[in-house]
This record gives sequence, C-alpha cells and structure tokens, in this order.
Amino acid sequence: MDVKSRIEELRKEIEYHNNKYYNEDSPEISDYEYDKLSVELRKLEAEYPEFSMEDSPTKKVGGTVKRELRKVEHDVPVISLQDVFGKEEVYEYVNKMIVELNKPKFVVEKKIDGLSVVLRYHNGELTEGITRGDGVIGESVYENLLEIKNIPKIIPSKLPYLEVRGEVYISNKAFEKANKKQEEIGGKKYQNPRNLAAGTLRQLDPSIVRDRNLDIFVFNLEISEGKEFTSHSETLEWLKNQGFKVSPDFTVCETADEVWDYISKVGNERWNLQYAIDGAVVKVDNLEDRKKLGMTSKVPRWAVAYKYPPEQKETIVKDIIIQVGRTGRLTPLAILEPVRLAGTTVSKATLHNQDVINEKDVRIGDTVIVQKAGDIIPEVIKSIPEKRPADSKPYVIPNICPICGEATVRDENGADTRCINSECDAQATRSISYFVSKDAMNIVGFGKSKVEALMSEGYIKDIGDIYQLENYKDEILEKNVIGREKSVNNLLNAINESKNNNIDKLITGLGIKNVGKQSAKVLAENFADMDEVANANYDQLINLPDFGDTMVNDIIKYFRSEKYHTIISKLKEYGVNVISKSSETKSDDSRFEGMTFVITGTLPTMKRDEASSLIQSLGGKVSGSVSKKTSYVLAGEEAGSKLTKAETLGITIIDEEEFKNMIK
Ligand SMILES: NC(=O)c1ccc[n+]([C@@H]2O[C@H](COP(=O)([O-])OP(=O)(O)OC[C@H]3O[C@@H](n4cnc5c(N)ncnc54)[C@H](O)[C@@H]3O)[C@@H](O)[C@H]2O)c1
Ligand SMILES: [Zn+2]
Repeated sequence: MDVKSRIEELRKEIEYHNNKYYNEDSPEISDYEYDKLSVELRKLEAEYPEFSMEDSPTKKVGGTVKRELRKVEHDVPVISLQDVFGKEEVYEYVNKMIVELNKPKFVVEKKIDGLSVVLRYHNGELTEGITRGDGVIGESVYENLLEIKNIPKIIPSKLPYLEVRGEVYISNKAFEKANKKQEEIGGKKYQNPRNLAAGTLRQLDPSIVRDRNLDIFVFNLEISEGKEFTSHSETLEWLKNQGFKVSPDFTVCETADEVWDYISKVGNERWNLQYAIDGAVVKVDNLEDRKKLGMTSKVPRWAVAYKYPPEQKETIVKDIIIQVGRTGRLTPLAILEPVRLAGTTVSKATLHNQDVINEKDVRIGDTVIVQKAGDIIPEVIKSIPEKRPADSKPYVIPNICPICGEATVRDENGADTRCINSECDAQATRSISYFVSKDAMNIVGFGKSKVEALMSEGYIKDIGDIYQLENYKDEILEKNVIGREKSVNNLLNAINESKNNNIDKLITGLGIKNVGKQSAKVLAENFADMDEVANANYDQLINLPDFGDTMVNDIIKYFRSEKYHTIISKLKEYGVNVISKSSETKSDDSRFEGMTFVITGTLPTMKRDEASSLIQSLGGKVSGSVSKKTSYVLAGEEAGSKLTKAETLGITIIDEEEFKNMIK
C-alpha cells in the first residue's frame, strides 16, 4: 500500500474509533492499540507534509459535544498530552528538557483513566463544571458534579476566579457494583471504568451520578486570579489545602533515572490500585519554564504521558478443551494455570481455531505468555518452546464432535472445524422452537428462523431469555435481526401475551420427556401452581389418570434438575404466569383481578419472584416494563429507571410494607 492510502486509511480508522470512544462511550479496541495507530499516523504526517490536512484527527482533541447538555466555551483550551512508550523515549524527553532549561524539576503523576473536567470557582464557590468536549467548547455537567462528594463546593480562599482541571473517575469497587447491578437486571455489562465514568457524567439525571459514586483527582491549576505560584508542585499543595483531592502520590524528580524509577514503581503497583490508570504523566515543574515551552495545537511541550504496555504474564496451558457452539463450530479453549492479569484472575483463553493453534504452536503443557486484548479478553500471545516438556506433541482439534461423537469437517475455505450433525447443534434451537410452538406457549410469529437469528446474535440462550427480548428491542431493530419494527412489535406483543397462559402450556413447553399436551393439562388441573407441580411426589403423580411409572419418574427427575430451577426462577422473575387457572385447588381470592404490577429494585425481605407469584395467585398480572396501564410499581432499594418512569407517568409507587398490607 502506498503512503497516501495508508494515511487515509489510518485517518478513517482513528475517526471511527474516536466516535466509538468519545461519543458512544463504547470502544472496540484497547487504548494501547489506539495509541499505536495515532503514533503511526503522526509519524507519517510529519514525514510526508505534502499529505498533511487541517482536520486530520492528529490535530483535533476529543469528541463532539452532546446536544442536550449546555455548551460552554473554555477559557483555556483543554488540550491532550503527547504519548511516549518506551524507557528510551522517557529518557530522551527528560534529558532534552534538562539541556533546554535551567536545572528543571519534574513532577511525575499517575495518569488516571477517567475523563477530564474543568471546575470554575467564583469568590470561593463552585459555579460551573465542564467536560473537555472538543477542547474549545465543552458541555456543562455542573449539576452532575454537585453530586460528587470529593469536589468541594465552597473553598476557603475567596479568589475572584479560580479554574482547576481534574479527572473524574469511578473506582474499581464502584465499577464492580454497577456491573453487578446490571447483571441482576439482565442488562449489558459496562466495558471498563473509564467508559462508565464518562457515560455517567454525561447523564441528564444527577441522581444516577450520586448512585454510581463518581470521584475526582485534580491535577492542574489553570487560572488563579489574584494569586501567583512559581511551580506546579506548589499549586498542587495549595489545592490540597483548599480541600481538593489532588493527583495521588505525585513526586518531584530531578533526573531521568528518578523519573523512570517512579514510573516503574507505579507500573508495578498498577493493578493493586483502587482505580484504573493508563499511564504516568511527566510534567516540567516550574511554571515560567512551562510558559516558555508553550504548546502545539494539540499538546503542551512541557509534559508527556508515558503509556504502560498491557501487562503480560507467563502461565501454563493445563489442557485444551473443545467447545461446540450453537452453529456447530468447535472452538479450542486453553485451560490455564490461574494467573493474576490486569486486575483479574485469568484461567481460560480462547485459541480460536486450528490455524491460530498452528501459528502460535500452542500445546498442552506449554508455558505461554498471556495478556488481555482490549484490556478485557485474555489471549495467548505465544508459547515458549524452550520450556516445553520433551514428549509434547502439536495440538490438533479432534475429528469427532465431543458432544455427539459424529465426525467433524473442516470448513472448505475457512479455518473453522464444525460438527455438521443437525441433531447435535440444533438441540438448543429445537427446544426453544418447541417452547414457542402452537401446542406449547403459542407465541405466534416466532418461527425457527427467528429463533436461530436471535440465538446466533446471542439474544437468547434459553427459553427464559425470550421474556427479556423487549429490553433489546432497539438493538434488535438497529441490527435488523428479525425484520422491521412492525413484525418485531407483533412478536414482542405475542411474547407478552403468552405470559398469561395457563400453566399447562408452560409445562408442555418445558419439553419434559414423555410429557405431552394432554398430561400437562392433567398436571395443571391437579395442582395450584408450578411449585406444587414441581414438588409433587411419586404417590401423588402415579394416581393421576394415565400416568405411568416411567413418565412419573421422568417428571420427578426433570423437576429436581438444576436446569428447571434456573429456568423457572427466570420465568417467574419476568412475570410469566405460574399459577394454575384450571386447578380445582385454586384460591378464590382474586383481589388483584385486572391490575398490573411492576416490580423493581431489591425488596427488603421478599424475593422478586415470591412477590410476583403472590400477585398472580391473587389474580393480578406482573409486567416487566412501566406503562400507562401499570396499576402499581412495587419498588425496593436501588430501583432504577423504572421508578423514574413511574414517577413521570404518575403511577402509584408502593414499598414492600405497603404491599404486605394489601395482601393481609
Ligand atoms: N480505544 C479506543 O478506541 C480509543 C479511541 C479514542 C481515544 N482513546 C484513548 O483516549 C485517550 C486519548 O485521549 P486524550 O486526548 O484524553 O489523551 P490522553 O488520555 O493520552 O491524555 C490526556 C488526558 O489525560 C488525563 N489525565 C489523567 N491524569 C492526569 C494527570 N495526572 N495529569 C494530566 N492529565 C491527566 C487528562 O484528562 C487529559 O485530558 C488515549 O488513552 C486513547 O488510547 C481510545
Ligand atoms: Zn456434534
């Protein structure tokens, strides 16, 4: 490829990732990989000025400005930092400064991985807070910043005007908590603390900021009207005294050795810190020197950011196992001796396919180097053949499927190995297709092709996931997984309606061996709800009409299985009816007839599925989303957006105690 095309390609690629990162808070590549692309582009542009361009991404900072937030112009352009990578580059920079300046000192600080904000104080009072935006115009996030405890709202010094800059971030603990919550509500996990912090700060609802516990480190004083300082370290000390939480453990150095020692020390403790850092910043300390050095259009000359390479560790491949995907693809997975890597313990890494295994020559028993791709997904970088056991053999993916034992085939023009036995891979698809079929839950319009499409996109793995689909409606539409809006709406409506089916349809849908439509009806007539059916003993079942010994044993075996318990608690949670409408033993209290409840948050004593069974047993319906038709929202601790929606629609919100009073 010629240079010009490469430059154009890099620009496009970088613009693409900028948008993902800054505007959508959802990057696709690691920062390290991104930084390498930027460096390559900058070097090429410097070398070939004839291809230079005014609006190249190397000349711009950050993202665009979000429309809904108020725009504010910056007093001081909010610029970025020049990246440096190796030890040599750090020495080169520091030594160059030592030659250029008169006995300079350097402040080295941790580079916190969050997002930049500028805080403004008038006469000692916080009056404005702005994101970086494109460096010239940012967005006001003042109301949100008021919710961050560690930002002082009033400071002792009443300077007419003070402007400071800091990094808003979310601690590892708060990040984990937020992800746990996502898991509980079945939402998508956040990728990393930086993106969550950025996403949160740009929320329009300040209460979300309070919930998520954002924090800040202040790292620079920009303007202090009426007060002079001589050095950066002095400003940090002063800011500390004013109640700011400043750059943690910054240090003042005089030589390149000292600077490098501190950078290495921070690098070693990096993964034990309570917050994410992506580098260390080396800054010239003297403020006069800084002025003299000035800046380029994008970065100051008085500082550089050293970026730590992704952490790599050695470990041992204990085994290679084969997983069979829903499409029949065989994926080799390396089982590793657990190793602490970039903040988490890693014990598995995908080896993708035979070609990758061959190329890296990874064998069972090998010592390998691992790192996390994109700071998230563990990968094997290479094996170390010198440390290999003498009798080791190259690894070959088996030519029989580990699930069904049938012969596998290698894709003609791809690297993948597959099990093409339709019985094998179709298993999951088949059981879901059966669940939605006419005899079972009768979800109209849910054909096999839709089931397959939703499965291969990862939206459904089991029958419980069907009732979560409405949460992904926008995504499903956007990706055109199962057609247009109208057909998606029809399908979601049909799914919702099926929640009210009598339990004979549900029992049929579970696909219990030897239990068809007819036997399911009998079960529904003889027990009050799913729990009773599931707890029925041999004697109770064998006395039912046409129930034989084999069938009864199959029923008992099924309802005792882990699989059933997982599925039923999901179904209950999503509001699928589990109460028999045809049972003679049914309770005749239907005080909730015609009412719809939505349950959100964690209730103090009841489990959500308990509450939902109770509502249904008293004739009410439980729905997953708040609408005008909702009668009550039963809300517990940490109820999220559903609560907000209920408030806007004016729907009565009750807590557990009030709910208990209703059922007394
Ligand atoms: N993965 C992707 O797709 C993708 C895309 C775009 C950008 N990025 C990442 O975004 C970053 C580039 O953006 P950038 O312009 O913010 O540059 P930068 O992150 O390299 O450096 C500048 C920023 O560092 C922050 N910072 C933290 N602690 C600091 C301290 N003690 N002193 C000074 N500054 C401190 C400031 O907010 C400052 O704006 C890179 O890390 C890059 O990898 C990634
Ligand atoms: Zn198979």
